[in-house]
Amino acid sequence: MRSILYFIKRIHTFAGKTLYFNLFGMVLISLFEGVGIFLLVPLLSFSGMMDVRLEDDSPLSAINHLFNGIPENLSLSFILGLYVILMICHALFQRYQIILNGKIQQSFIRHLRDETYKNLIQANWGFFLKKRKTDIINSMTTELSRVAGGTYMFLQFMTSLVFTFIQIGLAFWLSAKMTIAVLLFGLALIFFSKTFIRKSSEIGNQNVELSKAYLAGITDHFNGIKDIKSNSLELIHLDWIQSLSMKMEQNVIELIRLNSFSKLINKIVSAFLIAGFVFFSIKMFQAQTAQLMLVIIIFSRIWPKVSGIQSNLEQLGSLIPSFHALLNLQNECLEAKELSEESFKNFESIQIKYGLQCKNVSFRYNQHNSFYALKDINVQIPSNHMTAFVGPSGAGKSTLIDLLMGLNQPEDGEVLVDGKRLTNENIFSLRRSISYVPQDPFLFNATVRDNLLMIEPNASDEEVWGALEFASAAEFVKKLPNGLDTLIGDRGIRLSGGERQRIVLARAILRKPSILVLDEATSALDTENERKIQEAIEQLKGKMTIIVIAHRLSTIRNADQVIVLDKGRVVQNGSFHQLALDSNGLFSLLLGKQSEALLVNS
Ligand SMILES: Nc1ncnc2c1ncn2[C@@H]1O[C@H](COP(=O)(O)OP(=O)(O)OP(=O)(O)O)[C@@H](O)[C@H]1O
Repeated sequence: MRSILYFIKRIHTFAGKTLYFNLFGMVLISLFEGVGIFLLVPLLSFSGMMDVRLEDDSPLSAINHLFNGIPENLSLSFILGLYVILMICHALFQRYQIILNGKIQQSFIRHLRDETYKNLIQANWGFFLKKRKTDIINSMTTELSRVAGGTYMFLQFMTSLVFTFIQIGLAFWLSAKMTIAVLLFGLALIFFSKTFIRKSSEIGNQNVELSKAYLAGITDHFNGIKDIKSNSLELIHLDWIQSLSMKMEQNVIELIRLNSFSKLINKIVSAFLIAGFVFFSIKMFQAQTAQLMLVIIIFSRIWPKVSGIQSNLEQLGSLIPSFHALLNLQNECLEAKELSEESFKNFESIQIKYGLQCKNVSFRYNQHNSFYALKDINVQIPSNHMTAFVGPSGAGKSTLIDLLMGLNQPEDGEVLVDGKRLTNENIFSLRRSISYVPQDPFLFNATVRDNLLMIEPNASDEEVWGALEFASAAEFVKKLPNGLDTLIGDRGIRLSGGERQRIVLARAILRKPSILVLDEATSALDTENERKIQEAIEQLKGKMTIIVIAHRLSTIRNADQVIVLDKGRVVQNGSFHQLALDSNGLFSLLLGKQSEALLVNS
């Protein structure tokens, strides 16, 4: 229940004034409907269909008196005309209210979507390292649409609630005793419904977990479809989906069972209620026919709404976990927030004069684990030179680059940019000055041109082609069906690995960065293209700071400095030739292995 109240509070904070407008509309609609029912008495009385005898002090006789001044031959038409006008007003207001509800629902969802996305995009890299990507996608899609459903449910719940209160008020006016009797039954039902709401919320929690597992699994499977096919793992994955689907099905059926059971109880209780109510009204309260008829009509209209309220509350209960999933995600993002939106815009790139430096840097991915990905790192990366990081897999090369780019912060020691400690103050200026080309280059499902301009929107066609030439990509881009305007598919899937790497390299160069970081950026290229790119990168020496991670050691032959990492520590540092001559060092061991491999393969 507390969660539902929190949800209501959030909608209230967001919609505020509009919500009260909406509430006012609901009151009017309920009043029109209520007054419409009251018109039944004079209608029946004037039409002669029913002999309506009323006591003078009863509220109904006051309504009847209103029509006394009207000539008898006109009164029927007058009442019917009034009824039509009331119903038209009712219908008009109802339409207005439906639109308003839609607006509140949609803008609340837009607000949640934008806010969550903004918080996500402003979270630091550490947050994304900890979080499963598919959990984020699940929150932004499935959970968000469940919250949209919940908002609609909430507005319906409000409508039913207002309607019920107004109708109860009218019934109270007609007969306080009869109304109190009905309300006592109603209260007992509301108390009883608490268990249902709690149970629904539990099922909702399971729903969130199941849809996270589903999305994560499906994404993994289709990302790895080549592995599945080539290793004939279809059956294992089919078993997985079947068992998860079964759980999802059972979960939903359990919710349906729960909702329908509470509806069943409601129906049975209502039958008893109506029978008991009519019995007591006639036997104990000596109700007048007209009064009894109206109270029955009113309550027969309220009752579905009351069970609607209960079912809304149950459904809200089952949707609240989705709302919580979104809020938790937002809170986690806020805890991991790097900088505000304004600050993001205000950073200018910097020109590195002297270089970057790591001073006694240590880093762990998990503070509860004794394993250090990097330990006591001391390195100097001079500006406008080429520095290469090498080492066996898992040595800590990518982790070190992430620290240099300010994506992760050292646990001990410091990263310096031109002698100044890397902090929130200069981290974004540094990143603006960097172009990073990762191992697995990312391209958007857009044209080649759009993918390039994303990083430098004002670049001219000449600059774009210049960057493509640099990355040895111009030739194949010209041959694409629409040249620069060719769509390259989801994640650049319509291009080969090497072609994708070359486009991403061109994109990096287009930015004219002060620091170019190449993390295994040419690993997918053939020897010919790799040689061309190496020559091009050679020409950049002296113009920008180049940091390279390379497995193929032949590619860093001309680096000014080679830093060898092993098990999170720097084990060697020097020029390629110096290190190659140190026959006891790890570098010559790695070099030897690669030469052997080359000989074996040739
Ligand atoms: N997100 C992470 N969470 C926990 N541990 C990590 C994470 N990323 C890397 N590690 C661990 O940190 C160590 C250094 O990893 P890193 O990716 O920096 O190595 P690398 O030298 O770049 O390896 P490779 O050449 O295979 O890319 C490894 O032991 C790795 O398992």
